[in-house]
Amino acid sequence: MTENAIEIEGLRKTYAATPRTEAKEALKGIDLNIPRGSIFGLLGPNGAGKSTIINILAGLVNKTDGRVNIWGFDQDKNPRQSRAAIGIMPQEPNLDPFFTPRGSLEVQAGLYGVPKSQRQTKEILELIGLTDKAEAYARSLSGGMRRRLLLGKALVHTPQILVLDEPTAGVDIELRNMLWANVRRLNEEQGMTIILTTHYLEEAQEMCDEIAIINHGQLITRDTTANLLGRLDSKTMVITPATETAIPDLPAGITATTRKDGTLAFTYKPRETSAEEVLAVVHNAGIRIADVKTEEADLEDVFLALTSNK
Ligand SMILES: Nc1ncnc2c1ncn2[C@@H]1O[C@H](COP(=O)(O)OP(=O)(O)OP(=O)(O)O)[C@@H](O)[C@H]1O
Repeated sequence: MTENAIEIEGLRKTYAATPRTEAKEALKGIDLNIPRGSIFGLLGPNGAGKSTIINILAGLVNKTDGRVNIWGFDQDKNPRQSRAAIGIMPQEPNLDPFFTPRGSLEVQAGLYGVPKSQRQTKEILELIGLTDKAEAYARSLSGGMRRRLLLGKALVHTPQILVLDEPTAGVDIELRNMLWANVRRLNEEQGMTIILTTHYLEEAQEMCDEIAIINHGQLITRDTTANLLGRLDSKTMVITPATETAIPDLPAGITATTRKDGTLAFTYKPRETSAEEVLAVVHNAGIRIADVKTEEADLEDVFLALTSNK
């Protein structure tokens, strides 16, 4: 049995030309394995191909070429089993306005062939915090409640893999926190593999064990979040001088700029230069320090470094 929740090999997708649009090669041969039990982030700028990958996983878009294996099942040979292993929370709320949350969950469970005795409707309503809205029409639910209901619908067949497509785009902080708390719980308590796409790098940094960066239909990189951040090997020490000061003479390996607020920002590579050496430069120049802080590279820096000029 493979250790991967998802195995993607040589995945290609070309959307056919229409009278109004040219053919579009959205995926140009993607190889990607996603380990079981991970929280995995799929990052990329608009139009990179993230939704295309997710829609192929969901069985909503037909691939042009390549192999997709979901939870050990080849998508082409075992379409039913591979679909059953995955639950998708889509970007757009696609709820029937005349269904209640309980009704929506029951219908969805029916679509997946979950027998009545095995349905988890009550537990799911509780998980998504909609127990007291169970009988309300979907059209009377707030935007946040609808999003939660979408998460619930993705869970009716207790999939091993949960895919969240831009789950927190445009949602408020309270709902975002609730969604993440739920997702973490599903991952920790049930070992559910979580795959998410997000534009918010901070969110990916905070949530994901591993990250794949996609651009123009190609995989740019895939690594643990910690390694990705480590790759930049850059740190900045920001010194607030006690009195206004110019930048002192600097040894090789340290660069500095004066920021608008009068602080001095020293940038160095921690693998080559220690914080102590930076402080010694400041000290030897006779600069008195009122305050000091350090800034680490974040995912945004990595992302820009990898996707610019490509
Ligand atoms: N149904 C379609 N027909 C033709 N072209 C499409 C179709 N769907 C997507 N595309 C094109 O394929 C490319 C990849 O789109 P995709 O939606 O997968 O990107 P994305 O990374 O999910 O972007 P976003 O973050 O904006 O959702 C884009 O150039 C897009 O215009």
